[in-house]
Amino acid sequence: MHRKRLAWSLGLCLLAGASLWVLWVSVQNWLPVSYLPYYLPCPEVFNMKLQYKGQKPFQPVAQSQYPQPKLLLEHRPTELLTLTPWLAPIVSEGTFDPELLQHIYQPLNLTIGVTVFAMGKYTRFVQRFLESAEKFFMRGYRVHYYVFTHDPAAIPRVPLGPGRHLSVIPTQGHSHWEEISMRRMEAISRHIAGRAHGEVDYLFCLDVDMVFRNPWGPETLGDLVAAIHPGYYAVPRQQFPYERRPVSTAFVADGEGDFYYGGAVFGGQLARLYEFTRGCHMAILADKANGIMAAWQEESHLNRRFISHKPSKVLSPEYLWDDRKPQPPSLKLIRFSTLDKDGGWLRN
Ligand SMILES: CC(=O)N[C@H]1[C@@H](OP(=O)(O)OP(=O)(O)OC[C@H]2O[C@@H](n3ccc(=O)[nH]c3=O)[C@H](O)[C@@H]2O)O[C@H](CO)[C@H](O)[C@@H]1O
Ligand SMILES: [Mn+2]
Repeated sequence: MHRKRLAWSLGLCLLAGASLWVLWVSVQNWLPVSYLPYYLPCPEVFNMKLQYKGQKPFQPVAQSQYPQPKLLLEHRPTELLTLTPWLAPIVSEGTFDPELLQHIYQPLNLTIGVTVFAMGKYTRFVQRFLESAEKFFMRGYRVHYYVFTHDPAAIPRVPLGPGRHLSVIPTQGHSHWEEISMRRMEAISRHIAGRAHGEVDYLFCLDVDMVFRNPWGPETLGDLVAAIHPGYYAVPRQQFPYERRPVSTAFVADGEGDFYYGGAVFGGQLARLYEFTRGCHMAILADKANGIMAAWQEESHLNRRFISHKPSKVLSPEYLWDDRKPQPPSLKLIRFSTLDKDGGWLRN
């Protein structure tokens, strides 16, 4: 009698277990998949970790709505804001003492890296970019230029000052300029993990169709550095050309955003920049899996990310200007500027 009851209970337990398992499997099949699918083009990036044993940086994420910070001061529009609401300095002429910074940074023996992409017809910009950088970019510091190109033979041999190096990084070309521009996030993050983190202390990622016109020094160094886009420093955030379609991972709502940053200039300390470029690349991949390209390609993703991962230093449009615009009285100097290029011819 006793055994019979035991057998019954065991049987019931087994039955209950089996039905729970069946229920679990069917619920799993029925739930929508919300993570990144494994079949994305370069799955190994998901496993890449930077060999860096630093502390995880504190990263405040603003959830609340707050007023837009204005670069031009309301009652003195020829003067620029010097501090963001999250206490990051906004760098412009007059906000720093170059001599003092020189005394502080020179003994640190830093090496500053620069990534610059010259794909297709954009190889024609390299000479002017490098010559002007040799004149104005981080004068007196060790500098390592990394020129990414599909055509190493097209990179001119520009004479470099002492302590300054150039490496040509052979890179796969793409047929569309949007793809070339966007793929920079992937290439930079891979390059940091694979090489640059062992060679340089800070890295700047710059457009090649630009020229240095005035000194760019250690005042620009920081953990995570963004530059305000020359086209949008005086407009309300609702007019920023953010990606506005919620299906994109670069989506920004109307009431969000601080400054509109340019994709042509960003930089920082290597571990932070690695997380940053990798994050942008992941978001680009997620969009790709959903068949969508953000309004301004990687610039849209960069702007989305800078909202939740605030830059620790912001460069005024002195560091990212556009030659097609007249110099406004609020900018004392133009340090780095876009050349007036024939976009149609270049991109086709
Ligand atoms: C001033 C500024 O913030 N510029 C951004 C803007 O337009 P831009 O008009 O400045 O984009 P662009 O044509 O300069 O392309 C960005 C960069 O990608 C590289 N490249 C591009 C095409 C090509 O065929 N070969 C090549 O090498 C090159 O380094 C170039 O400087 O929007 C782009 C994305 O749409 C990027 O975010 C740029 O950084
Ligand atoms: Mn450009």
